[in-house]
Formats: sequence, structure tokens, C-alpha cells
Amino acid sequence: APQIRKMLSSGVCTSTVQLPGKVAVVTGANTGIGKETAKELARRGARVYLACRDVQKGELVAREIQMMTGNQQVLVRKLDLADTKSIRAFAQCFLEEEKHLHILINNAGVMMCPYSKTADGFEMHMGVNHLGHFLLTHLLLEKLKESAPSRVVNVSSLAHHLGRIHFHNLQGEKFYQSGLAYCHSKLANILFTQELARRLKASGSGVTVYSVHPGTVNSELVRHSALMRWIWRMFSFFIKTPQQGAQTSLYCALTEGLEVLSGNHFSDCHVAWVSAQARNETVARRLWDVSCDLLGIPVD
Ligand SMILES: NC(=O)C1=CN([C@@H]2O[C@H](COP(=O)(O)OP(=O)(O)OC[C@H]3O[C@@H](n4cnc5c(N)ncnc54)[C@H](OP(=O)(O)O)[C@@H]3O)[C@@H](O)[C@H]2O)C=CC1
Ligand SMILES: CC1=C(/C=C/C(C)=C/C=C/C(C)=C/C=O)C(C)(C)CCC1
Repeated sequence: APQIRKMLSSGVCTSTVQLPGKVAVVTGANTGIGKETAKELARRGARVYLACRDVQKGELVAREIQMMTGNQQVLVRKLDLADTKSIRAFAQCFLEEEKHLHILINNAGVMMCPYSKTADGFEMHMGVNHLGHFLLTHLLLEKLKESAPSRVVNVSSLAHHLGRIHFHNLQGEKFYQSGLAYCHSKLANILFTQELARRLKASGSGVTVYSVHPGTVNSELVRHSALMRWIWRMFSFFIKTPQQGAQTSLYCALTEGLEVLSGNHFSDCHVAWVSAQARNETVARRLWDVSCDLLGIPVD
């Protein structure tokens, strides 16, 4: 058992980089992997924005992080990725408030929720996990460029291997299966990462972007599925703690010299292989254009 646990929990961010004067935003930072990611960024001295849909939960966690790290610069702001008005309001306040943004961790996510739609009519997985973060990144991109060198980390999953981008059924209206909907959205995270990296490289912006699989992590992600909750309980000894799950996001946000690997996918703090779908540039470009269209962003 300890061997299996070790195998499933490898990957440690060994970077010693400190972050005084740096600014970071972590979405879904009130629990799970996001909370541990935010805690470590705060421990290293960054001003960290916990972008949470439930501000009360966020405030409790902010106080906990302040107590544990001694860093008082841990701030909570409302962000509901299932509502583009909330995303735009968050971005507007942030841009007014902050001169810089060095690290954006697109971490929040939902898995296997029953068929439902966001405030803007997007299927929930695609809406929150992909489109919400796509819009947030778009709105913060100028600030990231002004703050370069800066980084974006998109938390995807190994589950992307089962994902497909069905352009004729992006909102799951023709057919829907909650597990697959999650996989599709995680594939979209990787395609977005690659297309964004290509564009940023071409413009020589100094902003780099990475996608990660955090591992199988004991968190609230399984809340919508009784079967997954049961599997997680049965195997809780073997799977990663949220702190272990945060390591690959931290590795991509902090490791010096990683710029040349912009656009790559990481797992256990190493470059990881992605599916053939996730390497398809045509699909990545089309998904970019369709996402812009859906969100009312001018296509360039
Ligand atoms: N756990 C695992 O085994 C794996 C996780 N991942 C990925 O890791 C990331 C973090 O997941 P994990 O920590 O495990 O899961 P958790 O469910 O513990 O955390 C998810 C976070 O996302 C937030 N969130 C959900 N919906 C929204 C929304 N509409 N607006 C803003 N925030 C929202 C949640 O807020 P609230 O608490 O208010 O609901 C919560 O803070 C996800 O992207 C997930 O897909 C990938 C592979 C495996
Ligand atoms: C069967 C089995 C497992 C199940 C793994 C599963 C079901 C992983 C799902 C991961 C997901 C959904 C990731 C989210 O993005 C464990 C726990 C490794 C322990 C060994 C046996």
C-alpha cells in the first residue's frame, strides 16, 4: 500500500523562488487544490487574491492562510465563473485595484454535475471550466503582459483523454453525459492553453501558459457523484492530499527557466503526454474562435 501511495503521489515543487511584490490570482481558492496553491503562494510572500463564488467561505480561508503564513496580503474577491457578469465585474475591480498580475491560476472546476446551464446559457462544465476561465484570462491578459514575465496555469486533468470537442453539441443539448461533459471541458482547457501559448509566443509578450493534471486528489470535486464519493472514500489512503495536488500548479507557476515549455501539459511536476485530440491545432483554433463568439469577444 505505501508503494502504491508513493506512486500515485509523486511530484514535488522544489523551487525556492520567493514572491515579495508579486501578485497572484487563484480561482476556486476556498477549498481543495486551489486553497493549498494559494497558501503556498502566500507563504512565499505574494499578494494573493482568492477568487471565490462564495465570499464567506473565502474569508474564512483567507484568515486561515493569513494565520498560517503570517502574510496579511491575502484578499478575497467575488468571482462566479458561471456568470459572465460576475467575471467582468471581478476583472474590472481587479484592474482598477492592482497595477500588476504575475500569476493567474485558473483552478476552479465542477465535475459530473447534473445537466444545468450557466447564467449565460452555457452547459455548466464547458461554461465554468472552459468558457469562464477563457473570458477571465482574456480580460486580465493586458495586465499580465504589462507585468511580464508572468504566467497562466490552467488546471486540466488526465480525464481530457476521454474528451472530444463536439462543435455541433458544445452546450450538451443534443446529448449529455455528466462524466463525459467534464472530460470535454478538461480537453478544452488543454486546447486553450496551447492556442494561447502560440499566440503569446508569436507576440513575444513574456507571458507563458501551462496546463496541468494535479493527480487524483482527495477534494470536494466528487460532490456531485455518489459513486465517485464512494471510490474516493475507499481509496482515500492512496490518493493525493490537496497539498500534494497543488504541487504541479506551483511547479508551473514558480519554476525558473520553464518559459521554453510554454503551452506544455504537466503532471507530477513533469511534462506529460496529451491525447491526439489535445494536440490538434485546427480544433484548438476553431475552439478559440467559437469561444470568442459565444463570449462576445472580437475574433482576431
Ligand atoms: N480532485 C481531483 O482528483 C482532480 C482535480 N482536477 C481539477 O483540479 C481543479 C480543482 O479541483 P479540486 O480542488 O479537486 O475540487 P474542489 O471541488 O475541492 O474545488 C473546486 C473549486 O472550484 C470552485 N468553483 C466551482 N464552481 C465555481 C464557479 N461557478 N465559480 C467560481 N468557483 C467555482 C469551488 O467553489 P465552491 O467551494 O464554492 O463550490 C471550489 O473552490 C479543478 O479544475 C479540477 O477539475 C483535475 C484532476 C483531478
Ligand atoms: C479505480 C482506482 C482508483 C480510481 C481512480 C479514478 C476513478 C480516478 C478519476 C480521476 C478523475 C475523475 C480526475 C478528475 O479530473 C484510485 C483511486 C486511483 C485507486 C486505485 C483504484
